[in-house]
Formats: sequence, structure tokens, C-alpha cells
Amino acid sequence: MSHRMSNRLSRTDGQPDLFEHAPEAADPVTPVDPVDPVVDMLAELSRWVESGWLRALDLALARLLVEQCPQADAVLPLAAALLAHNEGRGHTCLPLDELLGPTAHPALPALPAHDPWLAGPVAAQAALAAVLRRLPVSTLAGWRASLLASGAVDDAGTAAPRVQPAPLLLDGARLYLRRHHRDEVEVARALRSRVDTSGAAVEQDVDRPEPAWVRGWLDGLFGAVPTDRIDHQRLACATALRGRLTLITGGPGTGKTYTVARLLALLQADHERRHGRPAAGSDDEPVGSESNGQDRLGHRPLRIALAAPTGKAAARLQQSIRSALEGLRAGLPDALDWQRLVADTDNARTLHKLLGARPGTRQFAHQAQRPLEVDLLVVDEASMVHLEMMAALLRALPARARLVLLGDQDQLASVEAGAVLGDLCADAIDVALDPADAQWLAACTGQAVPMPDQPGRRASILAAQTVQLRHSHRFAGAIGALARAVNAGEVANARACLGWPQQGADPDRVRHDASVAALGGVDPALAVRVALDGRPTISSEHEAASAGYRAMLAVLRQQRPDAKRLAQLDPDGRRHVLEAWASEVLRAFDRSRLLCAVREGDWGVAGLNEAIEAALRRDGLVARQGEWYEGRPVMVTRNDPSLGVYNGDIGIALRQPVLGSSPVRAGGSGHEPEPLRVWFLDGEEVRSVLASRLSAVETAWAMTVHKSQGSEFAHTVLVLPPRLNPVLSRELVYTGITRARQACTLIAPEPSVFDAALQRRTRRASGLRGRLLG
Ligand SMILES: Nc1ncnc2c1ncn2[C@@H]1O[C@H](COP(=O)(O)OP(=O)(O)OP(=O)(O)O)[C@@H](O)[C@H]1O
Repeated sequence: MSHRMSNRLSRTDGQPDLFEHAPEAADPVTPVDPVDPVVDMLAELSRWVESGWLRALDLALARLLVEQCPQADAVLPLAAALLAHNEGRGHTCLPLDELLGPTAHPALPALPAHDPWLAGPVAAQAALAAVLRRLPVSTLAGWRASLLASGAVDDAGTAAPRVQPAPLLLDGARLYLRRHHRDEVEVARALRSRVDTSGAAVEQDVDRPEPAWVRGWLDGLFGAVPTDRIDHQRLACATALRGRLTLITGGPGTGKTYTVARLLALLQADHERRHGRPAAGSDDEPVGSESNGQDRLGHRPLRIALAAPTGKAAARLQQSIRSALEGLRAGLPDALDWQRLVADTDNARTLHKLLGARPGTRQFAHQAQRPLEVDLLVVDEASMVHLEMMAALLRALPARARLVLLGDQDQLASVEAGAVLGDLCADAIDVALDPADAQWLAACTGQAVPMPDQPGRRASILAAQTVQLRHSHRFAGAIGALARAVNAGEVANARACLGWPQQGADPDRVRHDASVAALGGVDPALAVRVALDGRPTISSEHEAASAGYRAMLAVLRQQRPDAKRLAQLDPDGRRHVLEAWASEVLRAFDRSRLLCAVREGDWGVAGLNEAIEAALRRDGLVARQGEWYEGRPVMVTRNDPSLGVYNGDIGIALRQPVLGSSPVRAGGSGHEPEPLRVWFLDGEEVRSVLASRLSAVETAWAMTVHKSQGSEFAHTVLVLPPRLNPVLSRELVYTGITRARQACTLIAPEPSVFDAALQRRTRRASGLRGRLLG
């Protein structure tokens, strides 16, 4: 280690080192150069860690790079720490132009969750501004030159690959971790090639069906063309026929799954039009098998795969598609080989499973060299797909396969880095289409295609393949009105929906009779009460609001299979009965959920989980031994492909009745309690894992809004903290409210926090949107 290097490290020790090669301890007799700006910068960053503005991990990256690049000046550690910090908050890059511009990027620097809203950012921003002023370079050109000279940063604009690539990359004004840059470039390239119909055009692009044929099918699937509005669902289906990529976005209940079920039928019909109808009974092989799946006559069925980021979302997708297809089949029995279509779409699973996650690595079994064997892939809840996953998905998807992405771009972005769906839709909605495309769509759908006139607006290359559904079929009532007001940031409207006074005084009314109710100025015990008992309702219409966790525990107890009866059954019968019980308990748990904006504190996931457990113990409803107890709902926090459980999966711990000396406990005393098993919904099935084998789980009576994405509950209780917090935003409140199917209860101890949250939009720094501009 260089002399200067050891000096640098001697001033910044005491921080956890997260890298394998820990820096050596400093030589205590080495004289320390008091004015080394790099040392000063690392010391400053250490103070930011102590203040809670940066994570220790952010500082660790800065230190590692300084250690590896002795020629670096003070810009490198600052840039590296801020980049790591940004990455931790979901950004895929550090936009230097914004950092150095007149107003620093709002995401910088970190705001500690526990800090009062006003003190944190002001102090942090002031510290950052002071550090920026002290640096010898202040322009973007100066920063670029300094970073590129440090040895830790490559220029993405320089084509020549280096023998040993630097860990960071500069692309214009954006600084990246190398892997994020690679993923972003790959995603943009793959999407571009999917919408590119020039050159080696794919089969479906050349053999487009006649508009009259499409129109006939759309009329059959959707009924008559509405005369009072544009039917975007029809547009979405016709759009999907034209290419290998379709984005269907829309809020909850706008009919994304309704549309995609019809789209599947249309694509199946198009496939049969071109290839003939496969013989009945051919190809029972699941998607992903090595067979090319041809029947005796050489017909190949359309290979379809359905996927979603979480098991819960995959199960919902499966259920909705199946029931929609059964409905269509009843109306158009001879139009298609429905039996095959239903069977071929009976495979919804998580993206991790689809791609073949491998234990202990970020790699998937399916990638460019071993692509998925599909002709059509539908991905639901695409807003939850992060950049790395989207890159992996596009890598594994054959060039000729169609990809349909469904999601709500107004929801919170993925937990991990990237806001892919938002970036994909950003310049693709409400932009004018190519006149030839518009004409074809109009002929197919039997309606004029909207052509917004926004001169000068640059459209995304995905514009012709993106359709936004606008009419909510589920949320006609109060929840819909509230969701729309929140999404538009209209505070007065949102307050009116909640029955709150417009300004000032705290609301003190509890509207038990409404699908939407809001409580303000209350203490956490009220949130616990609503979670356990629901809200008393006076109308059967809002009966869902009375669902609570006590009801779920009652299902657990009352429907527990009888030990004697179980003992008389054969193993299959026993399994069946246990699965039915677990499935009832899981469904009862899904009737209501307590969602928190934040993790920590009395109003966060941690505090409310503890308070609910304490209340249940007090009432003798759960008997806790260590961390586990029967009835404990848990959320998986880390993928474990070997157990088949993935981040975000929710399960419930159950103990099957003791069967005495039955074969189930052969060798046991007959009186030992059975071990707790955690049951998960897997598609429409349930399966269980021994609780003792699950190492990365947390209690899930209360969960964050982030983790609730992709799920819905008849009654959703959304709890906001008493003080504004960095995570609070319009998207978070919107996502929380729209998890409610029938009833929503908002608990906001300080109503002004609700108002302020609606006025804050989250934005994630990324270069993807720019890469997709036409
Ligand atoms: N065009 C339509 N005509 C009649 N009913 C419809 C139509 N579109 C959707 N629906 C109904 O509206 C409800 C919501 O539709 P769907 O579940 O497809 O919405 P979604 O956008 O997928 O919702 P989510 O985002 O919650 O998954 C369903 O009951 C569906 O049958």
C-alpha cells in the first residue's frame, strides 16, 4: 500500500468494511498529511454516515475505490458515495448535471428515516453544497475529467474495451455502476429491436391479418364498438397483433387482465389462421421443455407463458385469465380450440421461476444461449420489474417471441433499482402515431384512433406499441374517486373523498358505513384495533371493512382438521385436507391487510407488528415460542430457489394436528407437537415449507406499501406516519389505496402529512427514458 494511501485510510477507520479485501490497518508512526483533500473528503463522508445521511455501504465503496486508485482526487470518493447512495434508493445512476446544477437532485443526499422532515434535508443539502464549493472543480467538464483520470471510471463513449474495465462508467453526464449501465443499454437495445420491423422482418410482421378479420374477432370478443368513447381495450388487442412488444398500462380495474385474456384468444386465432388448428391432444409438454412441440401433422401450438414478479401476482393473473377464458369459451364455443388455450395458459409463475433462478447467483438458467421456449410471454405487474430483471428477461426471450407487459405506471416503482415501466411509458402515451399505423388500427377496431396534437413533443420508439386503458370497471365508487384524486395530486378533492374538513382541524369522524374511511389524530392502538377487528359496518355492501385478523385466526381454529379424521385417511387424502385448510386460512388472511408507509417507529411495520402480536398474545389468540407461533404470517425477504420461496412471498405458519402413532409421525411418541410449517399460495395451489428452514422472513401482520404491490385485499388499512418522511409520495399513497378491493381505511395521525405526500412525486434518475426516444 502506498504511503499516501495508508494516510488516507488512517483517517477513516472505524467504519465497517463490506468488501472482501479489507484495507490494512494504518501504521501508527506514519506522519499524517493534514491537508490531503481525499482524506478530508473521506472524513466528511464518515460524518455523513454518522448523521445517517449515507449508509456505511456508500462510504465503503468510496474507500475501496480510493484504495484502488491512489491517483484519484477528492471528486472520486464523493461521486462514488453519492452514486452508491442513489443506487440504494432505486436510482440507476448519478446525474452529475443535476448534482452540479442550481438545485441539487432532490434525492441527494439521503434523508434519515427518523429525522424530522425539515431538519434532515436542510442540513444534508447544506453540507453537500459546502463540500461541492470546496472542490477545485465545479463544472461538469471538470468532474468528468477528474473522474476519468482517477482510474476508477471509464467513458461509455469510448468504444475501445479495456483489459481491466473500471468499476464505474460515465455516460455523458450520468455516472453508473457498470452493471446498471450494461443493463440499461441492453434493455434499450432489446426493446428497439423488438419494435424494429425493418430488415429481417419477423413472420408475424409480414403476415399481418386483414383488418376485416381482426374487426370480426374484436366484435366477437368485446361486443359492439362503443359509440360514446374510444375503447382502448380493442386498441390494445389490435396493437398487439402488429408487433413483438406491447405495453398495456392502466390503473386498477381498468381491465388489463380482461383485455389480455381476449388478446390471448385473438393471438391463438391468428396462430390457427396461419398454421392451422393443431390436432386435439398433441403436445402436452409444458413451456420451457426442449421439445419443439409439433403434433403428428406438423402443427405447432402457440407456446404461451404467463409470469409476474411475485407468487401472489402470478396466482391472481392465473385466476383472472382462467375465468375470463372460460367466460369467452361459453360465448364462442366453436371459435377456437379453447381447451388447448386454457391448458396452455395454465402456467403462471414468478419471473424467477420462469427464468430459472439459480441458488447463490444472480444468473438464470435461461439466457441468450438458452432462451425460453415461448412464442408469447405475458408479464403482469410490470411496474415491479426492476432494471436487472428486465434485462435478464429480454436476454432470455427469443427474438421472434411476442412480449406483452401489463402494469400501472402510476404505482410505486420496483423496490430495486430502476423504474422501468415508468421509463417505458413516459414518452409513449398520448403521442401522435404514424398515420399508416393509425389507419390500420382504425380499420381493425372500427373506431377513430386518437391522435393527440402536441407539436414538438418527442415520442418514444414504443409509442406505437403502448396503450393506456383509462376507464376503471372496478372503482366506480369512493375508492376510485379517492385514487383518482390522489393520482392527480388534488388535495382538496382527496380530502373531500375522505370526508375530511378541507383545511386545518383534524378530522375526528370515523365513517364506519363507507367504503372509504379516514381517521386522523389517533394513537397506534386504533390502527391495531382496526387491523384485528376491522371497522364495524352497518351495510352489507361494506361488509369487507369488518374483516380483521381475528376473523382469520378464527378460520384457522375452526377449520383445523380433526386429528381422528385425518388419521383415518390415506396420505393423499390427508394432504388434500391439510391443503384445503391452509388455503382457507391464507384466503382469510388476504381479506384484509395493514399497510404502512414506513418500516420503523410506532407507526411503522416494526412497531405495529409488535403491537398486534402483543394484543393477540394478551387475548390468548397466539402462543409465541421464540419468534415462531402458529398463525404467524410471514413475508420472505430473500429468494431461496432451493426452497422455492422468493422475496415478497407471504405464508402463514400452521401446525397440523398430532396424529398419534399414525404413519405421518412414525417413530415419534405420538404426542410431540408437529413442527410448524409455513404455507404459501403457489398459483392456485398451496404448498408448505418447514418453518425452521426459512431463515429470511419477517412477520407480516403489517407490511410496507412497497411490499404490497401486486396484491389486493378486500379491506386495506393504510397507515401514514405522524411526520413527513422521505419515502412518502403520491405514488405510495396511490399504491396503498388501490390495494383495496371493497373498503379502504386511511389512518393518518397528522392529516397534513397526507396532504404533503400528495404533493410529492418520486422520480428515479435513469438514462433509459432518453435511450428510448425516437
Ligand atoms: N370491457 C369490459 N366490460 C365489462 N367488464 C369489464 C371490462 N373490462 C374489465 N371488466 C371487468 O372489470 C373488472 C376489472 O378488470 P381486470 O381485473 O381485468 O382489471 P385490471 O386492470 O387487470 O385490474 P388490476 O390492476 O387490479 O389487476 C373485472 O371484473 C373485469 O371483468
